[in-house]
Amino acid sequence: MHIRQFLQVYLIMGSNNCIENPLYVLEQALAGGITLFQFREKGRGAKTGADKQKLALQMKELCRRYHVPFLVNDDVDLAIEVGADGIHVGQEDEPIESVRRRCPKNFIVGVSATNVQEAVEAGSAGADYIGAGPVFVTATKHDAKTPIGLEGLAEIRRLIGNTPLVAIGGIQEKNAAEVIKAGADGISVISAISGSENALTAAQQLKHQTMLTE
Ligand SMILES: Cc1ncc(COP(=O)(O)OP(=O)(O)O)c(N)n1
Ligand SMILES: Cc1ncsc1CCOP(=O)(O)O
Ligand SMILES: [Mg+2]
Repeated sequence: MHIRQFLQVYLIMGSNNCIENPLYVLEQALAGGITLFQFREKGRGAKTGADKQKLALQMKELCRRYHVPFLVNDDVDLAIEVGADGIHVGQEDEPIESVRRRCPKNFIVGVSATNVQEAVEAGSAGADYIGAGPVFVTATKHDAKTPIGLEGLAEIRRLIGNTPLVAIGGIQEKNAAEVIKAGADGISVISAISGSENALTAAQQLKHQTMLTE
């Protein structure tokens, strides 16, 4: 499968985002049809060291069972250590050139963009996909930039050619279809799944929305 297809419903999550056990939430989301997962262990009380590595390995094994690629946020060393399928880095993280030098050849490397210029540069630098946003207001990332809106997303789509594109930030069931219409190949969400009462149905409903415009 090509990375573009894996972007359809991309769950990002760490233990801080979950009301319930993160492994339970992840398994529910996998059963509900998420197509890609990013382990993002951040914020107050986030696991570090051996505890973080243990959770990463458990999550990777769960993802393997569902044939869903497992990516790590920011932490390139951890991604290599646990044998992840890839890494996601932002504008303030390790540069893609350096990531490529020390990761396995077939590693998926995703790069964040908060505007057109960053998106074009990430595409030229060889990102496997671009995570563009925030598209809408989000309460999940405290240092998020100003939302780019659907217009900003559509402009990025126009200017990055064929590079796979996933939208992020404030995406929920009610706006997911619009995001796909604006040109994203998929949606990435944190709270819409990990903060929901039922991660399985939340994933199913989001997936359904991404298919409405096909
Ligand atoms: C798919 C995807 N897109 C964007 C981001 C944000 O990355 P970054 O700007 O580095 O912020 P943090 O997530 O590290 O706080 C992402 N993680 N995933
Ligand atoms: C990690 C990240 N990067 C840009 S917005 C965001 C948070 C997305 O979380 P939510 O889906 O809950 O708005
Ligand atoms: Mg980052």
